[in-house]
Amino acid sequence: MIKEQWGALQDRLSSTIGENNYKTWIKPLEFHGIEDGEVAVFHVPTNFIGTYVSQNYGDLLLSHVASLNDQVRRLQFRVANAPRPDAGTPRAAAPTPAAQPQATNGAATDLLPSAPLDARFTFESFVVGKPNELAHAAAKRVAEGGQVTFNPLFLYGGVGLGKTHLMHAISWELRTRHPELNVLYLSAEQFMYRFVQALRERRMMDFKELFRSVDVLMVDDVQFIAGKDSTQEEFFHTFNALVDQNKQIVISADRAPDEIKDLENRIRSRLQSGLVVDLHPTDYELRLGILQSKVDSYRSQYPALEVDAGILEFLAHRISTNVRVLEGALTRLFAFASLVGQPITMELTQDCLADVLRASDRKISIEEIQRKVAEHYNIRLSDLIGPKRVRNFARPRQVAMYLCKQLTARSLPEIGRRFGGRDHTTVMHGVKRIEELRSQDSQIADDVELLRRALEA
Ligand SMILES: Nc1ncnc2c1ncn2[C@@H]1O[C@H](COP(=O)(O)OP(=O)(O)OP(=O)(O)O)[C@@H](O)[C@H]1O
Repeated sequence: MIKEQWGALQDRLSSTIGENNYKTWIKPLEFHGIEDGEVAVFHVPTNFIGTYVSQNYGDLLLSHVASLNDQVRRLQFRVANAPRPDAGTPRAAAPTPAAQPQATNGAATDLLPSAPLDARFTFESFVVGKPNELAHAAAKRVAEGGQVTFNPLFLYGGVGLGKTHLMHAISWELRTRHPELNVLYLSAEQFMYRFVQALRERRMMDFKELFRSVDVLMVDDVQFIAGKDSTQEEFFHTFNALVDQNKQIVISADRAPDEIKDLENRIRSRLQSGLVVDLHPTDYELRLGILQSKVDSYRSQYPALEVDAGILEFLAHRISTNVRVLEGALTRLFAFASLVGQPITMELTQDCLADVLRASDRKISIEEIQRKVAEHYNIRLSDLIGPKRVRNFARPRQVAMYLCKQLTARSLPEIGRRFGGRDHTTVMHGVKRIEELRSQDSQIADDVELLRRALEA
């Protein structure tokens, strides 16, 4: 490609991306030449412009340039007079996958590509229930873009409860609604890796400039940086610089900020300064909803397979709170049934998922539940189990029965026997009552959730 062709190409780009974008981003580029037979090199006034163009127009530019010269595989944006980034390195060591233009586009940009997003992790595929409705609403709010109301949004929750799913969903939605925004999603581990890389290559200025130029920064699994002093320090500065510019930050972790050990206090308090929301362990209804939505998504893949509501209910009851395990079980069940060419019956389900069912058999005992509940309500164990029917004992007793039904595989008659020889209908009534109260009385809902967590911890 020669310089005149670049002029003509610029004109074409101007009509594709609009005059303003063209003036801001494409006009400042100066075509420098083709290097190594396949790299189209452009000079840019600042690294920031190089990064932005690479992230937002990289593919477009590459396809136009390649239409003029089909040898071109990559683009590189270099600040004029800056040394070649790979000067002195053997050719074979240079990254080349043409399918990942962002990662190979430029001198400084290799410090900043957003981590890949999973196409399945969207808001449409996220099932909302009581345990995650607040986190979902906050994520939706951030995904609308617009004015920053809480900064940062801090999402936390146990393993496999949908943190990453929500982060990706925010990122997808922002990219669709606001393609002009520079949205960067990465894990805390990747943040550290890029920081260390910048230090090693003496490119800290690039690193700082790049991270401070994003509009939305999303860092997954932030607990990873605990105890890593210089990474924390850099993260703190990045965080402050972005908040000062009123740029949105979204953070996820496996626990609340004040439960992350070895995290500097100033970072902890920064993380707490916006909106902190947690994803609670899934409840039965949410698990069932997720299973149903999964089954729907399997329709096209396995048109011949039907699954009874009873089997989904069984799985929602028996498999742990971790959605990943739940999804894995269903995937295995469908694959197995389709391979052996049999309908999905209860027998087949128990057979095929024997190990998962055994592993998630909660080892919580009735005694343990009774002890914890009595402690929680500050009553004596003998009163919890005993015959007195006063409200102060009766309600905690029902909570305990409910938890026994939910968290153990014990039958109603057996639970009745362990509660002072009560009839199974009394247990059933207690369980039903708590089920009702959970949606009407937030105190009971909180008590149950707290106890469940304490028991499952
Ligand atoms: N509410 C939900 N609706 C649909 N799918 C969900 C939901 N919650 C979790 N999942 C699915 O469960 C799996 C695990 O979720 P995800 O990876 O987001 O968990 P995580 O909280 O980030 O866990 P980890 O701490 O292990 O990183 C994913 O396949 C995700 O799509």
